Amino acid sequence: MFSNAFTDKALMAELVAKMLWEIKAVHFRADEPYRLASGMASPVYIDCRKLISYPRIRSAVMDFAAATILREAGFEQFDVVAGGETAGIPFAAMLAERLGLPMIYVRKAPKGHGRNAQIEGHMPEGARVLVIEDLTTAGGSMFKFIDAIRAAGGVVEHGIALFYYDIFPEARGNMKSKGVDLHYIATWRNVLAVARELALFDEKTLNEVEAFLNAPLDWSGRNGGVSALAVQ
Ligand SMILES: O=P(O)(O)OC[C@H]1O[C@H](OP(=O)(O)OP(=O)(O)O)[C@H](O)[C@@H]1O
Ligand SMILES: O=C(O)c1cc(=O)[nH]c(=O)[nH]1
Repeated sequence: MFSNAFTDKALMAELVAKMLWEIKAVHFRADEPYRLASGMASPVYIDCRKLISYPRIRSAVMDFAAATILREAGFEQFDVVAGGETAGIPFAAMLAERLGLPMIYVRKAPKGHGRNAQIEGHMPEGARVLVIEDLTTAGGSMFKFIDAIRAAGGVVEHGIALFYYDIFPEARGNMKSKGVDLHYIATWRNVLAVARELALFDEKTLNEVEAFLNAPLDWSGRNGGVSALAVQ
């Protein structure tokens, strides 16, 4: 079960940002941009998948996720925890364990053979489902998982991303308009604050990262990625 110590929100954000740096999950590559799930080109990439390989870190992060959800959504609001393929799946397993709830996972698309299922595991009709992702950038992936759960009869009013880019002002609004509250532990603001405090990026790199985060679609368009997000 979860820890009953409810760590302060700002401290959880700072600690997760420090963990991401400690395990070298924060990447910068402006000359050969990363391609993101949304089709954007980006000079930065955060690999939250690495969290699962560090037992002390993953345990603390899952305590933080449980505390965030219990504090912001409530203690008795969910029947099932759902992980999004692939990176959300291990975190869903750990969070479901923490909260004493059943777990399911959602494929990006129906499997294509066998039962052709998109949702794996048992989801009772009308179940209140908490969706968890390792990371949310523009929100398209979270939306796809939520749409699939709703189409299969589940009720989704909350999603949690361990890390949220928080660079598209409209992303949280989009979620809200679809009836979903997006919860998260840390954002780029926290990661950059740690970088500054511990001098982990030189000044030039910091400026470039900030230029991207302040105008991501312009940066993307100039570097071979999409310059507008698909309508969600
Ligand atoms: O908010 P978005 O703009 O949709 O981007 C975030 C998505 O990108 C990553 O998944 P990815 O598609 O790389 O697949 P994976 O989980 O299988 O690694 C991440 O796990 C989110 O699902
Ligand atoms: O938007 C994405 O696809 C994305 C960004 C990022 O920093 N890390 C990741 O795993 N995916």
